[in-house]
Amino acid sequence: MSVNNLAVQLEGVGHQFAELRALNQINLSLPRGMTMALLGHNGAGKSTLIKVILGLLTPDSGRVDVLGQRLTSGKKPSNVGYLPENIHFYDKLTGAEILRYFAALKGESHQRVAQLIEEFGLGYAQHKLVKGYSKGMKQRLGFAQAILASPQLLLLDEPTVGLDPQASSFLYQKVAQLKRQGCAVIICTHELNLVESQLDVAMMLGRGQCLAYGTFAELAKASPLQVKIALDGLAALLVTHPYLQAFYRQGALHCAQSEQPALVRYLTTKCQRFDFTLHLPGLAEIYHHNMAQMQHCSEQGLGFVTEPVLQPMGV
Ligand SMILES: Nc1ncnc2c1ncn2[C@@H]1O[C@H](COP(=O)(O)OP(=O)(O)OP(=O)(O)O)[C@@H](O)[C@H]1O
Repeated sequence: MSVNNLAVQLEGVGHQFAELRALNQINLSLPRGMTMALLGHNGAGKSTLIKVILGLLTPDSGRVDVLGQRLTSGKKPSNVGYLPENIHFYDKLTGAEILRYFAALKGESHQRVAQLIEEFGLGYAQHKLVKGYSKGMKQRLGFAQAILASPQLLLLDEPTVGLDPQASSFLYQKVAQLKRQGCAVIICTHELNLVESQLDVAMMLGRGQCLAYGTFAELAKASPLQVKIALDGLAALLVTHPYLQAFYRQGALHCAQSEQPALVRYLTTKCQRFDFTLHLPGLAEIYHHNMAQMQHCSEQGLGFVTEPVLQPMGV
């Protein structure tokens, strides 16, 4: 893939805080128009990585390119929007005043501010002091601020914490709209179930290292997690079709992902059963598996997984 098509390219990025290796050999090639979920336990290095991409922190090793610009010490990339975790505004200003302030900084018009206020459903509260805004309203304001200048890269740090389901769904609708316009989006979150259907790729960080990277299908395929097949009347079926017994556990059939096509074929052709439900490993299960594996390696003194399950695209 051409470098111009990449929103973010990281090569061998590392950073040390005193004794702590917060980031270690991070590689990433994120194309424009793609959404990446950045996942990891508390202290995994997610916010540190976001700061590196924003040019707020210069890593002590590696190369960082954002929207085709090489970030050298102190250089901030342009065309990047950012919604920090727990956003705070000067609360003696109104919502409209805050957005106009950011618009002035970013060279955007009052018309654009009015458009966003309307789009984000903040019209009724635009002249109220932010002090009186709810968490969801502040988050909408923060998100409007982040996309004010139509960024080509958007970084969202825990964007849905404290939001009700409707507000979260609104936020993800906006993300999808921005993606269609070619904006790349990085979402740092612990809300795995919410982000699962939104991501194109995910990076899982553990203690500063990339444990896994890829599309959801690639991550699922690379994990040894099994597929579960649930169907009614299984006890009787096991008697008439002993072949299935090897797959039986806790009231359902379980098989490796590679065995799934053959088992499904057996059920439909030999057993004439079509009324089963397939449960593929979800993002949360894949995540927990990777974290447990990291913990296990650590306890065994094997060191962490040093290579991601999949190589970042284009690297
Ligand atoms: N300025 C700093 N000085 C020293 N250590 C730091 C600094 N910033 C972060 N760290 C440490 O680096 C590690 C990674 O922190 P980071 O904030 O990137 O984690 P995170 O994955 O964002 O965690 P969380 O999910 O809790 O927000 C942590 O151990 C943290 O204590």
